[in-house]
Amino acid sequence: MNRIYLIGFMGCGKSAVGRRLSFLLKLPFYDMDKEIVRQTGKTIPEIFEQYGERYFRDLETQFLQNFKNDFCIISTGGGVTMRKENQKIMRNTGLVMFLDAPFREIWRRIHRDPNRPIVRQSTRDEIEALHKSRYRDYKQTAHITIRTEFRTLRQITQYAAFQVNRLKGE
Ligand SMILES: Nc1ncnc2c1ncn2[C@@H]1O[C@H](COP(=O)(O)OP(=O)(O)O)[C@@H](O)[C@H]1O
Ligand SMILES: O=C(O)C1=C[C@@H](OP(=O)(O)O)[C@@H](O)[C@H](O)C1
Ligand SMILES: [Mg+2]
Repeated sequence: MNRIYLIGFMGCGKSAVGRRLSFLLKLPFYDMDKEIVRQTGKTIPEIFEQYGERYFRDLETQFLQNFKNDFCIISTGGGVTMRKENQKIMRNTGLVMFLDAPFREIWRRIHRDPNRPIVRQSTRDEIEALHKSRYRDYKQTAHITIRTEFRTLRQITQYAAFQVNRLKGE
């Protein structure tokens, strides 16, 4: 169990929890979206606008295929489980944790954010349908599901760290 992957829908807290968990466990932190922005020199909305979603998905898969570091925390993007290949890489190279948040909370967090192109292009109903359609993949890919409702970022991070330490001790 070398890497810890955080998966889940947009706005569930992957980036925020990942950063905190890396401090707590003293492990390096990688946010896939940020790494893709760094590697391409373009923002996520720019990549979607100029090259399309398919190209962005290819970049995600390439990131997972080429990533060489161990003992680190990786916050993924919400669409990473769309590809079976990505699911397989994550399950085989680390512990996968799904941050499960209720849709109304997710919507409250993401609906005004200009940096998520999929949200900008879609209605609330469409995003809710996307959340539903992706849910099974999150559940199936994850080794552990963390319910985040009514929990602070600090509580979620502590719970995630507890699960990591518990598994390490087994
Ligand atoms: N459990 C939580 N309690 C309060 N705020 C949260 C919680 N989880 C996430 N947030 C906030 O919601 C926003 C979206 O979180 P983020 O980490 O960017 O999500 P993701 O990376 O999964 O899309 C951020 O402002 C974050 O601080
Ligand atoms: O769910 C998705 O398809 C996406 C989620 C985003 O990451 P977050 O889950 O961190 O918002 C980002 O990768 C891109 O905008 C596409
Ligand atoms: Mg994020």
